[in-house]
Amino acid sequence: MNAFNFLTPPRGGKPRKAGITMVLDKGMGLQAARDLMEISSDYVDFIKFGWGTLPLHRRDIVMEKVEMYRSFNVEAYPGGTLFEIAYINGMVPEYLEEAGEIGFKTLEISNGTVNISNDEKCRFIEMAVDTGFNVISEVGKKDPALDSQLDPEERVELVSEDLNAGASMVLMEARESGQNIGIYDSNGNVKEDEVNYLIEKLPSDRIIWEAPQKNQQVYFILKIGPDVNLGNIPPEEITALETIRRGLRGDTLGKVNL
Ligand SMILES: C=C(OP(=O)(O)O)C(=O)O
Ligand SMILES: O=S([O-])[O-]
Repeated sequence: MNAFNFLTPPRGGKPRKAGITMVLDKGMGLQAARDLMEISSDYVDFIKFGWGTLPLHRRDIVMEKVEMYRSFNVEAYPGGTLFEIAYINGMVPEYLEEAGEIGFKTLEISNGTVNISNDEKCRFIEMAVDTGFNVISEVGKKDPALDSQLDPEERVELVSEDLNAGASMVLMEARESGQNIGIYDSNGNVKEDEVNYLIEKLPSDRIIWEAPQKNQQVYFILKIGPDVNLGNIPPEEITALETIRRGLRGDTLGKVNL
């Protein structure tokens, strides 16, 4: 039983269909990650090994981490950038094989940095799904100058192409920083007009909003509700985010309904 459990409403448990939290792991050690899961795994659904961090870590430790996360019902997966690196090396089949051998069941397919047309990206989504992976795709560019050329109508179209190709969910790109990209301005503030349009047009249960900063998390929880899907959460913010979802922090106290 949790401490002071009578002071918080419950929230849907895992496996969740809504209120998904995706955390960014940029190289935590096995023990630190296990400690974190012991105290907060109930509040995490996916954990992404960020961008190209994986080839810098011992394979056996990565395998153990994937298994350890899964023992807490948390699915780990490699960042989309690693797929893009495999792509430019002409090694996507090898990438899929290694991912399977390491124990990943979910993959991220993106074209955030490397020039891959959305048609081609969709073929890789299909390929990964056919190979047996759950695919989360990502829409957006990591270079702010390129990303700003994507208007909201185009983003909606790209999301629907990815979903039609078999992606189970689509991430709205905001990188680790959450600044000057997608729906955030250079201070990390939400661009309301764009977000309103996207919220109206997109199937919210299939979207994960990357929201690394607290003000962004609060914004989406107040706007869409505590069951909004949020991603790129820093590991040290897992519990803090859950308090915001539950109205256990001043920003949302008395303002959320679970
Ligand atoms: C989160 C990032 O990359 P990826 O989605 O590839 O992990 C990033 O580069 O900030
Ligand atoms: O590399 S991804 O985040 O597009």
